[in-house]
Amino acid sequence: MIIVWALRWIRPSSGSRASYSLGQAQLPQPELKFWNWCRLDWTRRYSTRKMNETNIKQFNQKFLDAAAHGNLEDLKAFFGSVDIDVTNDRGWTALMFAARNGHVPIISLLIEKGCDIQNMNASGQTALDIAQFWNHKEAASILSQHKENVLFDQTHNYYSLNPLYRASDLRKEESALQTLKKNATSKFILFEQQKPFLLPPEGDRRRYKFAVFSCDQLPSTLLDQGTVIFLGLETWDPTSSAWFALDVKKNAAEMTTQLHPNGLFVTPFPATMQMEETHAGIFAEAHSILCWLERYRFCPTCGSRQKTVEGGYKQICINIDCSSHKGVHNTCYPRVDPSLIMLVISPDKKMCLLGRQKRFPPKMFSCLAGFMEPGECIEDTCRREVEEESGVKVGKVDYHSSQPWPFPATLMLGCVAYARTETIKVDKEELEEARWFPRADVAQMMAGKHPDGLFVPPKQAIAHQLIKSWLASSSSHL
Ligand SMILES: NC(=O)C1=CN([C@@H]2O[C@H](COP(=O)(O)OP(=O)(O)OC[C@H]3O[C@@H](n4cnc5c(N)ncnc54)[C@H](OP(=O)(O)O)[C@@H]3O)[C@@H](O)[C@H]2O)C=CC1
Ligand SMILES: [Mg+2]
Ligand SMILES: [Mg+2]
Ligand SMILES: [Mg+2]
Ligand SMILES: [Zn+2]
Repeated sequence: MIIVWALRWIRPSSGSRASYSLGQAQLPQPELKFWNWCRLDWTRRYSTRKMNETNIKQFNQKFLDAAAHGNLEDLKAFFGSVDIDVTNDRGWTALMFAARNGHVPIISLLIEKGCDIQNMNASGQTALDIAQFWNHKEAASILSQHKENVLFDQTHNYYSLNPLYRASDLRKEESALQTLKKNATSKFILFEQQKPFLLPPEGDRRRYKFAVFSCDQLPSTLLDQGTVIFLGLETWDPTSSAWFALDVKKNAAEMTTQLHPNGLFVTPFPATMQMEETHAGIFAEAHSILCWLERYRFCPTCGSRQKTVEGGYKQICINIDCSSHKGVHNTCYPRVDPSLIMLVISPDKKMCLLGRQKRFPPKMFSCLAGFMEPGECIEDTCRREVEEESGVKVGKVDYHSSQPWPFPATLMLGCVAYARTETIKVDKEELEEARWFPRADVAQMMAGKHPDGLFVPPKQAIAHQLIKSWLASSSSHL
Protein backbone atom coordinates (compact mmCIF):
# COMPACT_ATOMS: atom_id res chain seq x y z
CA MET A 1 0.00 0.00 0.00
CA ILE A 2 2.76 2.37 1.04
CA ILE A 3 4.55 1.63 -2.20
CA VAL A 4 1.41 2.49 -4.16
CA TRP A 5 1.20 5.83 -2.32
CA ALA A 6 4.85 6.44 -2.92
CA LEU A 7 4.53 5.77 -6.63
CA ARG A 8 1.68 8.24 -6.85
CA TRP A 9 4.12 10.99 -5.95
CA ILE A 10 6.69 10.15 -8.57
CA ARG A 11 5.30 12.12 -11.43
CA PRO A 12 6.72 13.03 -14.81
CA SER A 13 7.49 16.73 -15.24
CA SER A 14 5.63 18.82 -17.77
CA GLY A 15 8.45 18.72 -20.36
CA SER A 16 9.03 15.93 -22.83
CA ARG A 17 12.15 14.75 -20.97
CA ALA A 18 11.39 12.32 -18.17
CA SER A 19 12.02 13.68 -14.73
CA TYR A 20 10.82 12.89 -11.26
CA SER A 21 9.79 15.58 -8.86
CA LEU A 22 9.37 14.89 -5.19
CA GLY A 23 8.77 17.54 -2.58
CA GLN A 24 7.97 17.86 1.07
CA ALA A 25 5.21 20.31 0.19
CA GLN A 26 3.56 17.57 -1.88
CA LEU A 27 3.12 15.12 0.96
CA PRO A 28 -0.62 15.11 1.58
CA GLN A 29 -0.99 11.59 2.94
CA PRO A 30 -0.08 11.11 6.58
CA GLU A 31 0.95 7.60 5.66
CA LEU A 32 3.54 8.67 3.11
CA LYS A 33 6.49 8.33 5.38
CA PHE A 34 9.73 10.12 4.95
CA TRP A 35 11.31 6.69 5.31
CA ASN A 36 9.60 5.30 2.23
CA TRP A 37 10.01 8.58 0.44
CA CYS A 38 13.76 7.99 0.65
CA ARG A 39 13.40 4.55 -0.86
CA LEU A 40 11.59 5.60 -4.00
CA ASP A 41 14.55 4.72 -6.15
CA TRP A 42 14.24 0.99 -5.63
CA THR A 43 10.47 1.22 -5.61
CA ARG A 44 10.67 2.76 -9.06
CA ARG A 45 12.83 -0.10 -10.22
CA TYR A 46 10.21 -2.57 -9.14
CA SER A 47 7.52 -0.51 -10.80
CA THR A 48 9.28 -0.75 -14.16
CA ARG A 49 9.15 -4.50 -13.80
CA LYS A 50 5.43 -4.13 -13.33
CA MET A 51 5.54 -5.96 -10.00
CA ASN A 52 2.49 -5.38 -7.90
CA GLU A 53 2.57 -5.02 -4.14
CA THR A 54 1.90 -8.71 -3.44
CA ASN A 55 4.64 -9.79 -5.84
CA ILE A 56 7.10 -7.45 -4.18
CA LYS A 57 6.25 -8.77 -0.73
CA GLN A 58 6.70 -12.36 -1.90
CA PHE A 59 9.93 -11.49 -3.68
CA ASN A 60 11.31 -9.81 -0.55
CA GLN A 61 10.15 -12.73 1.62
CA LYS A 62 12.07 -15.20 -0.57
CA PHE A 63 15.20 -13.11 -0.09
CA LEU A 64 14.69 -13.06 3.68
CA ASP A 65 13.99 -16.82 3.67
CA ALA A 66 17.23 -17.51 1.78
CA ALA A 67 19.12 -15.63 4.52
CA ALA A 68 17.21 -17.37 7.33
CA HIS A 69 17.86 -20.84 5.86
CA GLY A 70 21.49 -20.16 5.02
CA ASN A 71 21.04 -20.72 1.25
CA LEU A 72 24.04 -18.83 -0.09
CA GLU A 73 23.45 -19.53 -3.80
CA ASP A 74 19.75 -18.59 -3.59
CA LEU A 75 20.67 -15.38 -1.81
CA LYS A 76 23.26 -14.37 -4.44
CA ALA A 77 20.58 -14.49 -7.15
CA PHE A 78 18.75 -11.58 -5.50
CA PHE A 79 21.61 -9.07 -5.51
CA GLY A 80 21.04 -6.24 -7.96
CA SER A 81 17.26 -6.57 -7.81
CA VAL A 82 16.43 -6.42 -4.11
CA ASP A 83 16.92 -3.75 -1.47
CA ILE A 84 19.53 -5.46 0.70
CA ASP A 85 18.08 -3.82 3.85
CA VAL A 86 14.47 -4.73 3.10
CA THR A 87 12.48 -5.78 6.21
CA ASN A 88 9.50 -7.92 7.05
CA ASP A 89 6.53 -6.55 9.02
CA ARG A 90 8.50 -6.71 12.27
CA GLY A 91 11.49 -4.83 10.91
CA TRP A 92 13.70 -7.92 10.49
CA THR A 93 16.37 -7.71 7.77
CA ALA A 94 18.16 -10.55 5.96
CA LEU A 95 21.19 -9.90 8.18
CA MET A 96 19.06 -10.31 11.31
CA PHE A 97 17.65 -13.62 10.07
CA ALA A 98 21.16 -14.86 9.28
CA ALA A 99 22.28 -13.72 12.75
CA ARG A 100 19.31 -15.47 14.38
CA ASN A 101 20.46 -18.79 12.92
CA GLY A 102 24.21 -18.17 13.04
CA HIS A 103 24.78 -18.40 9.26
CA VAL A 104 28.30 -16.95 9.12
CA PRO A 105 28.86 -17.09 5.28
CA ILE A 106 25.55 -15.28 4.72
CA ILE A 107 26.44 -12.63 7.30
CA SER A 108 29.85 -12.07 5.66
CA LEU A 109 28.34 -11.79 2.18
CA LEU A 110 25.61 -9.34 3.26
CA ILE A 111 28.21 -7.14 4.98
CA GLU A 112 30.45 -7.28 1.91
CA LYS A 113 27.50 -6.19 -0.24
CA GLY A 114 27.02 -3.13 1.95
CA CYS A 115 24.02 -3.91 4.14
CA ASP A 116 23.43 -1.59 7.09
CA ILE A 117 24.52 -3.60 10.13
CA GLN A 118 23.13 -1.01 12.53
CA ASN A 119 19.51 -1.44 11.44
CA MET A 120 17.13 -2.25 14.28
CA ASN A 121 13.97 -4.30 14.26
CA ALA A 122 10.71 -3.19 15.87
CA SER A 123 11.99 -4.47 19.23
CA GLY A 124 15.08 -2.27 18.97
CA GLN A 125 17.50 -5.19 18.36
CA THR A 126 20.39 -5.07 15.91
CA ALA A 127 21.76 -8.18 14.16
CA LEU A 128 24.54 -8.20 16.78
CA ASP A 129 22.02 -8.15 19.66
CA ILE A 130 20.24 -11.11 18.02
CA ALA A 131 23.43 -13.15 17.46
CA GLN A 132 24.46 -12.53 21.08
CA PHE A 133 21.01 -13.44 22.43
CA TRP A 134 21.05 -16.79 20.58
CA ASN A 135 24.67 -17.36 21.56
CA HIS A 136 26.08 -17.61 18.00
CA LYS A 137 29.61 -16.66 19.00
CA GLU A 138 31.27 -16.58 15.57
CA ALA A 139 28.43 -14.55 14.05
CA ALA A 140 28.51 -12.13 17.00
CA SER A 141 32.27 -11.76 16.68
CA ILE A 142 32.06 -10.80 12.95
CA LEU A 143 29.21 -8.39 13.60
CA SER A 144 30.96 -6.71 16.53
CA GLN A 145 34.16 -6.23 14.47
CA HIS A 146 32.17 -4.48 11.78
CA LYS A 147 30.20 -2.48 14.32
CA GLU A 148 33.46 -0.96 15.55
CA ASN A 149 34.30 0.07 11.99
CA VAL A 150 30.84 1.50 11.47
CA LEU A 151 31.03 3.48 14.71
CA PHE A 152 34.34 4.92 13.61
CA ASP A 153 32.89 5.80 10.21
CA GLN A 154 29.87 7.30 11.83
CA THR A 155 31.70 10.50 12.52
CA HIS A 156 30.93 11.00 8.82
CA ASN A 157 27.27 11.90 8.65
CA TYR A 158 25.60 12.18 5.25
CA TYR A 159 26.74 15.31 3.31
CA SER A 160 30.10 15.19 5.10
CA LEU A 161 31.82 12.51 3.02
CA ASN A 162 33.61 14.85 0.61
CA PRO A 163 36.58 12.95 -0.91
CA LEU A 164 38.24 16.05 -2.39
CA TYR A 165 41.45 17.53 -1.01
CA ARG A 166 40.47 21.19 -0.86
CA ALA A 167 43.97 22.51 -1.72
CA SER A 168 43.21 25.92 -0.23
CA ASP A 169 46.74 27.16 -1.04
CA LEU A 170 45.95 26.84 -4.77
CA ARG A 171 42.97 29.22 -4.46
CA LYS A 172 45.30 32.21 -4.19
CA GLU A 173 47.16 31.27 -7.40
CA GLU A 174 44.92 32.75 -10.08
CA SER A 175 47.08 31.74 -13.06
CA ALA A 176 47.41 28.15 -11.78
CA LEU A 177 43.63 27.98 -11.45
CA GLN A 178 43.15 29.26 -14.99
CA THR A 179 45.55 26.58 -16.29
CA LEU A 180 43.77 23.90 -14.28
CA LYS A 181 40.40 24.93 -15.72
CA LYS A 182 41.68 24.17 -19.21
CA ASN A 183 43.42 20.95 -18.20
CA ALA A 184 41.98 17.88 -19.99
CA THR A 185 41.82 15.88 -16.72
CA SER A 186 39.83 18.54 -14.83
CA LYS A 187 36.22 17.74 -13.99
CA PHE A 188 33.20 20.03 -13.98
CA ILE A 189 29.86 19.62 -12.26
CA LEU A 190 27.05 21.96 -13.27
CA PHE A 191 24.45 24.03 -11.42
CA GLU A 192 21.76 26.37 -12.61
CA GLN A 193 20.82 28.86 -9.91
CA GLN A 194 21.96 26.39 -7.24
CA LYS A 195 20.13 23.44 -8.80
CA PRO A 196 22.62 20.61 -9.46
CA PHE A 197 22.70 18.83 -12.85
CA LEU A 198 22.21 15.18 -11.87
CA LEU A 199 21.76 11.77 -13.42
CA PRO A 200 18.68 10.18 -11.81
CA PRO A 201 18.71 6.62 -10.37
CA GLU A 202 18.76 4.13 -13.22
CA GLY A 203 19.17 0.37 -13.65
CA ASP A 204 21.27 -1.04 -10.83
CA ARG A 205 22.30 2.43 -9.66
CA ARG A 206 20.03 3.35 -6.78
CA ARG A 207 21.20 6.89 -6.20
CA TYR A 208 21.46 10.21 -8.00
CA LYS A 209 24.94 11.28 -9.06
CA PHE A 210 26.49 14.26 -10.77
CA ALA A 211 26.96 14.26 -14.52
CA VAL A 212 30.70 15.03 -14.72
CA PHE A 213 32.18 16.87 -17.72
CA SER A 214 35.67 17.69 -18.97
CA CYS A 215 36.52 21.17 -20.20
CA ASP A 216 36.38 19.96 -23.84
CA GLN A 217 32.81 18.74 -23.45
CA LEU A 218 31.58 22.18 -22.40
CA PRO A 219 30.87 24.98 -24.88
CA SER A 220 33.23 27.90 -24.20
CA THR A 221 30.26 30.25 -23.70
CA LEU A 222 29.19 28.22 -20.67
CA LEU A 223 32.68 28.41 -19.18
CA ASP A 224 33.15 32.09 -19.95
CA GLN A 225 29.78 33.36 -18.74
CA GLY A 226 29.24 31.13 -15.74
CA THR A 227 30.49 31.30 -12.15
CA VAL A 228 33.32 28.81 -11.60
CA ILE A 229 34.21 27.50 -8.14
CA PHE A 230 37.40 25.55 -7.42
CA LEU A 231 36.33 22.64 -5.22
CA GLY A 232 39.65 20.82 -4.80
CA LEU A 233 41.88 18.06 -6.13
CA GLU A 234 41.18 14.33 -6.19
CA THR A 235 44.25 13.57 -4.05
CA TRP A 236 47.09 15.34 -2.25
CA ASP A 237 49.14 14.93 -5.45
CA PRO A 238 49.11 18.39 -7.14
CA THR A 239 48.92 16.72 -10.58
CA SER A 240 45.69 14.88 -9.74
CA SER A 241 42.39 15.92 -11.33
CA ALA A 242 40.87 19.20 -10.20
CA TRP A 243 37.11 19.53 -9.61
CA PHE A 244 35.17 22.68 -10.42
CA ALA A 245 31.52 23.66 -9.98
CA LEU A 246 30.14 25.74 -12.81
CA ASP A 247 26.95 27.72 -12.27
CA VAL A 248 25.67 28.25 -15.82
CA LYS A 249 23.58 31.37 -16.22
CA LYS A 250 19.86 30.80 -16.50
CA ASN A 251 19.79 31.35 -20.27
CA ALA A 252 22.49 28.71 -20.77
CA ALA A 253 20.50 25.96 -19.03
CA GLU A 254 18.80 24.86 -22.23
CA MET A 255 22.19 24.34 -23.85
CA THR A 256 23.36 22.30 -20.87
CA THR A 257 20.49 19.85 -21.05
CA GLN A 258 21.77 18.88 -24.49
CA LEU A 259 25.05 17.77 -22.95
CA HIS A 260 23.67 14.61 -21.40
CA PRO A 261 20.54 12.77 -22.54
CA ASN A 262 19.50 11.77 -19.01
CA GLY A 263 20.76 14.76 -17.02
CA LEU A 264 18.39 17.11 -15.18
CA PHE A 265 18.68 20.27 -13.12
CA VAL A 266 16.92 19.15 -9.95
CA THR A 267 15.60 20.96 -6.88
CA PRO A 268 18.31 20.09 -4.36
CA PHE A 269 16.05 18.95 -1.52
CA PRO A 270 15.13 16.11 -1.28
CA ALA A 271 16.93 14.72 -4.38
CA THR A 272 20.40 15.25 -2.93
CA MET A 273 19.38 13.20 0.13
CA GLN A 274 19.48 10.26 -2.28
CA MET A 275 22.89 10.81 -3.85
CA GLU A 276 25.92 8.59 -3.90
CA GLU A 277 27.48 9.63 -0.64
CA THR A 278 30.74 11.11 -1.92
CA HIS A 279 28.79 13.13 -4.48
CA ALA A 280 26.51 14.39 -1.68
CA GLY A 281 29.65 15.62 0.11
CA ILE A 282 30.86 17.45 -3.01
CA PHE A 283 27.36 18.88 -3.48
CA ALA A 284 27.42 20.25 0.11
CA GLU A 285 30.62 22.19 -0.56
CA ALA A 286 29.56 23.53 -3.98
CA HIS A 287 25.99 24.38 -3.06
CA SER A 288 26.87 26.31 0.10
CA ILE A 289 29.47 28.39 -1.75
CA LEU A 290 27.16 29.12 -4.69
CA CYS A 291 24.33 30.18 -2.34
CA TRP A 292 26.74 32.50 -0.52
CA LEU A 293 27.99 34.10 -3.76
CA GLU A 294 24.41 34.65 -4.92
CA ARG A 295 23.23 36.16 -1.61
CA TYR A 296 26.25 38.37 -0.93
CA ARG A 297 26.78 40.10 -4.26
CA PHE A 298 27.03 43.46 -2.50
CA CYS A 299 29.39 44.37 0.32
CA PRO A 300 27.58 43.99 3.70
CA THR A 301 29.65 46.91 5.05
CA CYS A 302 29.21 49.68 2.41
CA GLY A 303 26.88 48.23 -0.22
CA SER A 304 29.37 48.42 -3.12
CA ARG A 305 29.78 45.60 -5.61
CA GLN A 306 32.02 42.71 -4.62
CA LYS A 307 34.66 40.94 -6.71
CA THR A 308 34.89 37.15 -6.47
CA VAL A 309 38.44 35.83 -6.01
CA GLU A 310 40.27 32.75 -4.72
CA GLY A 311 38.30 30.24 -6.75
CA GLY A 312 34.99 31.51 -5.34
CA TYR A 313 36.09 31.28 -1.70
CA LYS A 314 36.47 35.03 -1.14
CA GLN A 315 34.65 38.21 -2.15
CA ILE A 316 36.31 41.58 -1.82
CA CYS A 317 34.64 45.00 -1.88
CA ILE A 318 35.59 47.11 -4.92
CA ASN A 319 35.44 50.31 -2.81
CA ILE A 320 39.05 50.83 -1.70
CA ASP A 321 37.91 53.07 1.21
CA CYS A 322 35.58 50.41 2.61
CA SER A 323 36.38 49.48 6.23
CA SER A 324 35.99 45.79 5.27
CA HIS A 325 39.59 46.05 3.99
CA LYS A 326 40.87 46.75 7.49
CA GLY A 327 41.34 44.47 10.48
CA VAL A 328 39.41 41.19 10.68
CA HIS A 329 37.21 41.23 7.59
CA ASN A 330 35.17 38.08 7.97
CA THR A 331 32.39 39.34 5.68
CA CYS A 332 34.68 38.41 2.77
CA TYR A 333 34.50 34.69 3.49
CA PRO A 334 31.70 32.17 3.01
CA ARG A 335 29.42 31.91 6.02
CA VAL A 336 28.68 28.78 8.00
CA ASP A 337 25.85 28.95 10.56
CA PRO A 338 26.41 26.68 13.55
CA SER A 339 23.26 25.17 14.93
CA LEU A 340 22.59 22.59 17.61
CA ILE A 341 20.53 19.46 17.25
CA MET A 342 20.01 17.46 20.41
CA LEU A 343 18.47 14.27 21.60
CA VAL A 344 17.17 15.09 25.08
CA ILE A 345 17.12 12.12 27.47
CA SER A 346 14.68 12.04 30.42
CA PRO A 347 16.01 12.16 34.04
CA ASP A 348 15.30 8.39 34.44
CA LYS A 349 17.04 7.80 31.04
CA LYS A 350 14.09 5.72 29.79
CA MET A 351 12.59 8.27 27.38
CA CYS A 352 13.69 10.84 24.86
CA LEU A 353 12.12 14.14 23.88
CA LEU A 354 11.08 14.54 20.25
CA GLY A 355 9.18 17.38 18.62
CA ARG A 356 7.36 18.33 15.45
CA GLN A 357 7.81 21.52 13.46
CA LYS A 358 4.78 22.55 11.37
CA ARG A 359 6.72 22.08 8.14
CA PHE A 360 7.54 18.40 8.88
CA PRO A 361 5.77 15.62 6.98
CA PRO A 362 2.73 14.46 9.00
CA LYS A 363 3.56 12.05 11.83
CA MET A 364 7.31 12.69 11.69
CA PHE A 365 8.99 13.54 15.00
CA SER A 366 12.60 14.65 15.28
CA CYS A 367 15.19 16.00 17.69
CA LEU A 368 14.88 19.62 18.81
CA ALA A 369 17.24 22.04 17.08
CA GLY A 370 18.19 25.69 17.08
CA PHE A 371 20.74 28.19 15.82
CA MET A 372 23.70 29.23 17.93
CA GLU A 373 23.70 32.89 18.95
CA PRO A 374 26.73 35.19 19.22
CA GLY A 375 28.85 34.67 22.31
CA GLU A 376 27.27 31.30 23.15
CA CYS A 377 29.01 27.99 23.73
CA ILE A 378 27.58 24.74 22.39
CA GLU A 379 26.32 23.62 25.79
CA ASP A 380 24.42 26.87 26.47
CA THR A 381 22.83 26.96 23.01
CA CYS A 382 21.59 23.45 23.66
CA ARG A 383 20.18 24.33 27.11
CA ARG A 384 18.57 27.58 25.87
CA GLU A 385 16.94 26.11 22.75
CA VAL A 386 15.51 23.09 24.61
CA GLU A 387 14.07 25.32 27.34
CA GLU A 388 12.69 27.89 24.84
CA GLU A 389 10.99 25.28 22.69
CA SER A 390 9.84 22.70 25.26
CA GLY A 391 10.23 24.20 28.75
CA VAL A 392 12.49 21.28 29.73
CA LYS A 393 15.67 22.15 31.66
CA VAL A 394 18.88 20.46 30.54
CA GLY A 395 22.00 19.72 32.64
CA LYS A 396 24.94 17.85 31.10
CA VAL A 397 25.48 18.02 27.31
CA ASP A 398 27.64 15.53 25.38
CA TYR A 399 28.83 16.17 21.83
CA HIS A 400 28.08 13.33 19.38
CA SER A 401 28.96 14.27 15.76
CA SER A 402 28.36 16.99 13.19
CA GLN A 403 26.78 17.36 9.78
CA PRO A 404 27.01 20.05 7.11
CA TRP A 405 23.42 20.90 6.16
CA PRO A 406 23.88 22.77 2.88
CA PHE A 407 20.51 24.59 2.75
CA PRO A 408 22.24 26.98 2.54
CA ALA A 409 25.16 26.63 4.96
CA THR A 410 24.19 25.30 8.37
CA LEU A 411 26.57 23.17 10.40
CA MET A 412 24.55 20.84 12.59
CA LEU A 413 26.32 20.04 15.86
CA GLY A 414 24.73 16.88 17.20
CA CYS A 415 24.52 16.43 21.00
CA VAL A 416 22.97 14.21 23.62
CA ALA A 417 21.43 16.35 26.38
CA TYR A 418 20.43 15.08 29.82
CA ALA A 419 17.22 16.65 31.14
CA ARG A 420 16.85 17.77 34.77
CA THR A 421 13.07 18.24 34.52
CA GLU A 422 10.22 16.49 32.69
CA THR A 423 7.38 19.04 32.47
CA ILE A 424 6.78 20.11 28.86
CA LYS A 425 5.54 23.57 27.86
CA VAL A 426 5.72 23.86 24.07
CA ASP A 427 6.51 27.14 22.33
CA LYS A 428 3.78 27.02 19.67
CA GLU A 429 5.65 29.48 17.45
CA GLU A 430 8.49 27.04 16.98
CA LEU A 431 6.93 23.61 17.51
CA GLU A 432 3.56 22.07 16.89
CA GLU A 433 4.12 19.41 19.53
CA ALA A 434 6.79 17.87 21.78
CA ARG A 435 6.51 14.59 23.67
CA TRP A 436 8.53 12.18 25.77
CA PHE A 437 8.74 8.85 23.94
CA PRO A 438 9.61 5.58 25.71
CA ARG A 439 12.45 3.60 24.21
CA ALA A 440 10.15 0.87 22.80
CA ASP A 441 8.08 3.46 20.90
CA VAL A 442 11.20 5.06 19.46
CA ALA A 443 12.48 1.65 18.29
CA GLN A 444 9.18 1.12 16.45
CA MET A 445 9.38 4.61 14.93
CA MET A 446 12.91 3.87 13.71
CA ALA A 447 11.82 0.61 12.14
CA GLY A 448 8.77 2.31 10.52
CA LYS A 449 6.53 -0.04 12.52
CA HIS A 450 4.86 2.30 15.01
CA PRO A 451 1.14 1.41 15.49
CA ASP A 452 0.10 5.07 15.00
CA GLY A 453 2.33 5.47 11.94
CA LEU A 454 4.76 7.82 13.73
CA PHE A 455 8.29 7.88 12.35
CA VAL A 456 11.64 9.66 12.66
CA PRO A 457 13.79 11.28 9.92
CA PRO A 458 15.69 8.95 7.53
CA LYS A 459 19.26 7.83 8.11
CA GLN A 460 20.72 10.70 6.08
CA ALA A 461 19.65 13.09 8.88
CA ILE A 462 21.87 13.48 11.92
CA ALA A 463 18.70 13.32 14.08
CA HIS A 464 18.31 9.70 12.96
CA GLN A 465 21.91 8.91 13.95
CA LEU A 466 21.49 10.51 17.39
CA ILE A 467 18.35 8.47 18.05
CA LYS A 468 19.97 5.31 16.76
CA SER A 469 22.99 5.76 19.03
CA TRP A 470 20.75 6.22 22.06
CA LEU A 471 18.73 3.09 21.22
CA ALA A 472 21.93 1.08 20.73
CA SER A 473 23.50 2.33 23.96
CA SER A 474 20.34 1.64 25.95
CA SER A 475 19.47 -1.77 24.45
CA SER A 476 20.47 -3.41 27.77
CA HIS A 477 17.54 -1.54 29.40
CA LEU A 478 15.04 -3.63 27.43
N1 LIG B 1 17.54 17.06 10.74
C1 LIG B 1 16.57 17.33 11.59
O1 LIG B 1 15.90 16.43 12.04
C2 LIG B 1 16.29 18.72 11.94
C3 LIG B 1 17.07 19.73 11.44
N2 LIG B 1 16.84 21.01 11.74
C4 LIG B 1 17.73 22.05 11.17
O2 LIG B 1 18.34 22.71 12.25
C5 LIG B 1 18.55 24.07 11.94
C6 LIG B 1 18.07 24.95 13.08
O3 LIG B 1 16.83 24.55 13.57
P1 LIG B 1 15.60 25.54 13.79
O4 LIG B 1 14.66 24.82 14.69
O5 LIG B 1 15.10 26.00 12.48
O6 LIG B 1 16.27 26.79 14.57
P2 LIG B 1 15.67 27.76 15.71
O7 LIG B 1 14.96 26.95 16.73
O8 LIG B 1 16.80 28.63 16.17
O9 LIG B 1 14.54 28.60 15.00
C7 LIG B 1 14.69 29.04 13.68
C8 LIG B 1 14.32 30.49 13.55
O10 LIG B 1 15.30 31.31 14.18
C9 LIG B 1 15.61 32.41 13.37
N3 LIG B 1 17.09 32.41 13.21
C10 LIG B 1 17.94 32.88 14.13
N4 LIG B 1 19.21 32.80 13.71
C11 LIG B 1 19.19 32.24 12.51
C12 LIG B 1 20.21 31.89 11.55
N5 LIG B 1 21.51 32.09 11.76
N6 LIG B 1 19.82 31.31 10.40
C13 LIG B 1 18.51 31.10 10.14
N7 LIG B 1 17.52 31.40 11.00
C14 LIG B 1 17.85 31.99 12.18
C15 LIG B 1 14.79 32.26 12.08
O11 LIG B 1 13.65 33.10 12.16
P3 LIG B 1 12.98 33.78 10.86
O12 LIG B 1 13.15 32.83 9.70
O13 LIG B 1 11.56 33.97 11.29
O14 LIG B 1 13.68 35.06 10.62
C16 LIG B 1 14.35 30.84 12.09
O15 LIG B 1 13.08 30.60 11.53
C17 LIG B 1 17.82 24.31 10.63
O16 LIG B 1 18.81 24.37 9.62
C18 LIG B 1 16.96 23.10 10.43
O17 LIG B 1 16.84 22.77 9.06
C19 LIG B 1 15.86 21.30 12.61
C20 LIG B 1 15.05 20.33 13.16
C21 LIG B 1 15.20 18.97 12.88
MG1 LIG C 1 14.32 27.58 18.66
MG1 LIG D 1 14.15 24.98 16.64
MG1 LIG E 1 16.68 29.96 17.88
ZN1 LIG F 1 32.47 47.64 1.15
